[in-house]
Amino acid sequence: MSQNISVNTGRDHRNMNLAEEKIAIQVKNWDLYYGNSQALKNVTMDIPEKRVTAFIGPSGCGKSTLLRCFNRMNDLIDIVRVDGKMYIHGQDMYAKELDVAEIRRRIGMVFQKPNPFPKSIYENVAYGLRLQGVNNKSTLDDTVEWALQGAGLWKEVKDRLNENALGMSGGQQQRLCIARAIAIQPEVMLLDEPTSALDPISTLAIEELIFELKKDFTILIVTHNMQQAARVSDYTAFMYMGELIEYTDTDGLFTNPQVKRTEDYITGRYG
Ligand SMILES: Nc1ncnc2c1ncn2[C@@H]1O[C@H](COP(=O)(O)OP(=O)(O)OP(=O)(O)O)[C@@H](O)[C@H]1O
Repeated sequence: MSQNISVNTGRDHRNMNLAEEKIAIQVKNWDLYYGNSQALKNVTMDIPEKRVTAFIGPSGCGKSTLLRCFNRMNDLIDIVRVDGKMYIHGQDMYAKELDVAEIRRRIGMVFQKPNPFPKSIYENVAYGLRLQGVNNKSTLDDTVEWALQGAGLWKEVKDRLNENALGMSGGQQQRLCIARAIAIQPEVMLLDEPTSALDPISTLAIEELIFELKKDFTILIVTHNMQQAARVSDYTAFMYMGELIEYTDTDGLFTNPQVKRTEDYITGRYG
């Protein structure tokens, strides 16, 4: 394979080996159809615990569709039909008896566009806890502070917790959405192009945050930005037309892709 690849993987991802990882999520022969149109084709992969796994590929290849399968967001679309298996720590995520709300509690999601509620900063973070019936003020206070610290936002907002979240900058709003997601301590965080609406400085703050968060959470990120995938992820999955083409450690994928299609994509020959 040619080595004419200019993506700098930045961080030290060396010595990453999927075979040595503890696996959080297993995907087996996964298909997804929107009506008659197949958007995911026979996807099989193991997603490691407390690592960052990035999904890259050209527009329409199925990255967001796959991400949404991990917390059953696609259940909300009538025409969706799925086939195959997905397990979280060995538990069948699509079993009939499974409580979908519980899966969504364990697998949190942050979207492309920051979507804070039109409530105070404090109430945004406390929201998930209140839904779970937590009303004790000191528990709420402690958790809100912990989550805002975790999202790298505490210092900026500690004196304005009662102000409306919609008055924050876009980058702050996205970190607030991350704080809201981590407040209920999910096992897995799904990030769907979390920085595409942000300026470079806010993007950097979120990337630094992702690096910190993987100490506690398993993180899956969809990104259009290959440099970002290279910077933040430990493992990268390249998708093309609904298929998982190549999936390996991030350094390996960007410096020594094994499939020509991957190489063409990361060297900018198409996509
Ligand atoms: N709600 C839907 N109904 C019907 N088809 C859909 C729906 N959502 C996505 N698709 C189709 O599924 C395919 C995969 O789309 P998806 O959004 O998952 O791709 P993507 O790789 O995330 O793209 P992008 O990078 O542009 O966000 C596309 O052909 C898209 O048109």
